Amino acid sequence: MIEVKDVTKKFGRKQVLKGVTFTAEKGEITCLIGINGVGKTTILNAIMALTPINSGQILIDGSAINKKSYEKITFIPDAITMLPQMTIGQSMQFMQDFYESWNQERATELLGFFKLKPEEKISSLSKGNTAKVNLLLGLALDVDYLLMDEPFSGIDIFSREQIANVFTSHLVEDRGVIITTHEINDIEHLIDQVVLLDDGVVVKAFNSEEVRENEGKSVVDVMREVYQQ
Ligand SMILES: Nc1ncnc2c1ncn2[C@@H]1O[C@H](COP(=O)(O)OP(=O)(O)OP(=O)(O)O)[C@@H](O)[C@H]1O
Repeated sequence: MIEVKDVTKKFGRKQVLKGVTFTAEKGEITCLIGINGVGKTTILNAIMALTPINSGQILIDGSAINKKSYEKITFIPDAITMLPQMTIGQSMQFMQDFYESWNQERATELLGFFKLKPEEKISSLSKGNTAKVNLLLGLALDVDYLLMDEPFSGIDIFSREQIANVFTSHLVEDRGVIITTHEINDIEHLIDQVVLLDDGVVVKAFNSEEVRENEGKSVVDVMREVYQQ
């Protein structure tokens, strides 16, 4: 389990996180939702200890992030980090050389799943295919937790559908996933836990299935109640 406890973060004089608390379980997809600039990426960076926090605590399976936890968690940023002149195949090779947790079998399966060609250059990929390669490089690692920053942002409907399908496949398996988004519409059915952020805090956290069953409300219904009051 990932536990984010009362985390605060300031950039200069700007207080971005004012005491953020939520948990994300293994085997579930947790979605951080909030408008641009609310601090979603900052939270993912804080979980990875890529940015220092001012106060609060973040635990991964009960421990503060350390060398060992980097073997069980990966961060898939919203832009690809591979060099543009590399091919998809070379990017995969780079990851294999660099990470012990690289799972070549899963990587090959993901290549087929996303219908990507290893000889294609990163620089010549469409936005949708770039997002898929980015996801492939993260999902092919044998880690327990995957953090994904806006995996659906700015890409066409068909790529979005294909990416959505990977979440319900065995390729994600029983891992814990945290994704960020500011638009929920076509991924609502994938999400287990929803964390709504506003003005530096969690304004509501809920299980989407429970709210649907008990209150007959969709995630968008709840978002309307929270954000438009
Ligand atoms: N390194 C930094 N230095 C100064 N300010 C920063 C830095 N990183 C983020 N911020 C500010 O912190 C706030 C939150 O940024 P963050 O990227 O976490 O938001 P977000 O919710 O992920 O937004 P988006 O949906 O646009 O990606 C923004 O106002 C941003 O300008």
